[in-house]
Amino acid sequence: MAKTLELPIIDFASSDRNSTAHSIRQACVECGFFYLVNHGVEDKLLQKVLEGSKAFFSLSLEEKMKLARKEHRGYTPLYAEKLDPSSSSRGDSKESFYIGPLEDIGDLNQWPSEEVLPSWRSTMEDYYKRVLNAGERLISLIALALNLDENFFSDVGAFNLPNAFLRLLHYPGELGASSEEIYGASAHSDYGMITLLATDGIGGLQVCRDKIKEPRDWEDVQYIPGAFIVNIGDMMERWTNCLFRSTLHRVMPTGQERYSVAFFLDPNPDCVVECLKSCCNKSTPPRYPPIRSGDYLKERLKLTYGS
Ligand SMILES: O=C(O)CCC(=O)C(=O)O
Ligand SMILES: [Fe+2]
Repeated sequence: MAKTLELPIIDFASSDRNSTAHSIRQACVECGFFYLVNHGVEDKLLQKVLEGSKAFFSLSLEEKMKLARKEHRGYTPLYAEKLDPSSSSRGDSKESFYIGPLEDIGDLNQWPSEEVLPSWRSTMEDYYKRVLNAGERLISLIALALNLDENFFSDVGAFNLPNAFLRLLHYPGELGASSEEIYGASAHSDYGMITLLATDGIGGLQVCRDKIKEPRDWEDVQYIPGAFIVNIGDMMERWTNCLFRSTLHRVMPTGQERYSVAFFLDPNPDCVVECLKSCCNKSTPPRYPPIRSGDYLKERLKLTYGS
């Protein structure tokens, strides 16, 4: 049995921004994961999103495949993705649906029709906008936590149409007998700045705080109703020269069906991710060269999906 991990809780309702920023810094340096409470996204809306997600994944495979992933938007069937390319499994045992930036010129998103799932699109758009708002507020606190101006990340163009993706996830309960290792989501770190995750309360999410130690020590992340689970992604790790940690995590099958909703907040594709001056010096030079966010993401997705 994995141990349960005690993650720090960050409260958005606190009026002391400096103290909140200090707590965020500590959480990001020590673990790269924390809970966010009082984030302003109503539980009622999340429940509607989870219901919508259930309704979508209950459609026939044929219906879902009409919206198969294109331009990183739409449906990915079971086993389409392998987050840990070194794992011997045939792919992760989950299906998902991606929704990309809403203000794209010529909206590249794919939507189920109103006849099939009435009001589905507006529920997802509403949730997307609200989580984006919470995420942007959180990023300005992260800037403060790094002793930067709170507008730093918008000033470098990260939010000039951020590359934010909402991803509905469904992990089936019954997987049938198999001789190979099965993961809901195999071990990985997220690619972007931050991820804000909500779940239906079913367990399975685990974190490995030390990716070098062998064998790996996996700890269970507990469910706190109404809280987002937030984690730092690889681009933020690059910006901070590994001061903030993009931590390995995975989802193990528990035998119970599970739904979750992840929101990946990534910078605008043209934003250059480059080691912050405050995070390097002569004795600690930058570990990574500057990179365009869009190029970095494309490379990572190619490894995950094979295209
Ligand atoms: O479903 C979850 O709890 C986590 C999903 C995840 O880590 C991901 O999609 O990157
Ligand atoms: Fe993840």
